[in-house]
Amino acid sequence: MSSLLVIGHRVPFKGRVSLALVVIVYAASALIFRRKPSSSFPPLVPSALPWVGSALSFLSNPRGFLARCHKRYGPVFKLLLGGREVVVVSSAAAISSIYASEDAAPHAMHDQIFRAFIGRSPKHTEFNVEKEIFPLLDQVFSKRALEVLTQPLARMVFARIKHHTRIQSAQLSLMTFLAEPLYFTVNVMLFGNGYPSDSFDDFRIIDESMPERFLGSPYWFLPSVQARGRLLPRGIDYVKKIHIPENNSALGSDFIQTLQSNGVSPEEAACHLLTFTWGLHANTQGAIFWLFLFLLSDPVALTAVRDEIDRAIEHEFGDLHGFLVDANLKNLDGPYFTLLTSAIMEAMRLTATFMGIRVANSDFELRNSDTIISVRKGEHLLGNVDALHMDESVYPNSRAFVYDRFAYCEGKFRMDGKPWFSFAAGRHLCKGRYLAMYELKISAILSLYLFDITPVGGPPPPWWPPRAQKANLGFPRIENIIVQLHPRDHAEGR
Ligand code: HEM
Repeated sequence: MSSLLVIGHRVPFKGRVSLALVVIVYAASALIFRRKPSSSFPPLVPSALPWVGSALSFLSNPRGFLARCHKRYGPVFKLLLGGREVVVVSSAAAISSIYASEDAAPHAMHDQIFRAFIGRSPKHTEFNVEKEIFPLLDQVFSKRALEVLTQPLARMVFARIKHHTRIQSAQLSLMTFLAEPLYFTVNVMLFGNGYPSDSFDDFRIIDESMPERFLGSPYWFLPSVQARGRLLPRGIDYVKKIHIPENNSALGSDFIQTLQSNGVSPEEAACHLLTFTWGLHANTQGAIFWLFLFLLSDPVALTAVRDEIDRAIEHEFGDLHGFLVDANLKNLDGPYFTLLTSAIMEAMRLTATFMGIRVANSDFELRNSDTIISVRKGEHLLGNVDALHMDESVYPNSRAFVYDRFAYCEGKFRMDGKPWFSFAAGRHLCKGRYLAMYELKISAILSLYLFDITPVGGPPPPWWPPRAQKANLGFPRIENIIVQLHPRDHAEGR
């Protein structure tokens, strides 16, 4: 552009030739790339710190910071985050096309989680998780395979919580009450009896430190290092004994064999498996925890969802025993649990709004409402799912938990054109979505049917929106909540 500004001055002949050339080249490129935005688009969010850019504001409160930028700069803007410019988009079309695109790959997600969970980089092998392990996940987590695999899950979860029905009243951590039975049973189901499935407390300690580990911020590392020190040798032991026939597992042996046939040592294979278990459990734990926080703060929602569960168990399944036998994927994904499904989707609409940063592996064009953004190879991209889930024109009263907002789905987990990205979309649609929905429903049904659950210490504080935003890696983190459990009349002494 600056070359064209010299046109009004006297220019020597040689200069005039080169100027003409510049004009021709400029005109030609303007024609070829006529949809290319000017360099001021997308606008770059200003920041005082060179290289670091907006990283501190972004990491300390990603939602709040993105919301402020969205308000100020509109639906497309750029952030400088630790030396890289990240293009942030907020329309459903743009976010869908990032998820769908072959050109925008998640940036070595497994390796990053490995580094955070294990505390070092994976050792170099030819092995690529997405290429080798994802096809296995597609098989094991397909709806059809899960129909069979999850048959005993409701009974196993019940076996894990029924001792609470024999005690008049108990106080315990809400997270442990909801998530431990799922952690244990899903591990047994996928990895067999040889897996250290009783490691919930260590898993939680490590998970608590994951955002700081992932983002490289300071944290109190000793408890999580000790927890990992206990978990890792047990994982290695499991891998070494994987060939024992009693270790019959739906995923564990294939997972380990795939790694070992790619030259990965047993120690390293155990690290990959433990990294995978973080993805398997952490988000489901966040989802069930937040579902209950919303229900416990909303008596109308709690009563409506519980009434639906009582009705279904007593009228459709006969009794709890009938439910435990028939709690298959199909029966839970249907009209008996319309309000429960809606409440889960609504809790996730508000809290599961994360997307990993993508890297463009070639030049391509991204459609964002009525603009086209030219993305260049190597550029980073981020979908602002939160902005979309909070769009008042799509979700009126968008900041509130409206438990029956998705009741039109009639129990099925479906979007009907609504922008709902809690399980991602397109080719990166979450591979564990059917399992996660099933786990969430089993846990909610059994907990609400069997127990009255009240937060200890009087009426609950407003948990939503979380006041002190901690850095998070997925669901918003808040302090643990202690609840009082009372077995309901039909549950006592089971
Ligand atoms: C409520 C629980 C869960 C939520 C909210 C959730 C959400 C998501 C989201 C948003 C993504 C896309 C991330 C991105 O590409 O940036 C994703 C991907 C993925 N999820 Fe989940 N997830 C959940 C449970 C699970 C479970 C139980 C598994 C079981 C293994 C799982 C396995 C995966 C895998 C393998 C991917 C990568 C897919 C790909 O890149 O093609 N997720 N999940």
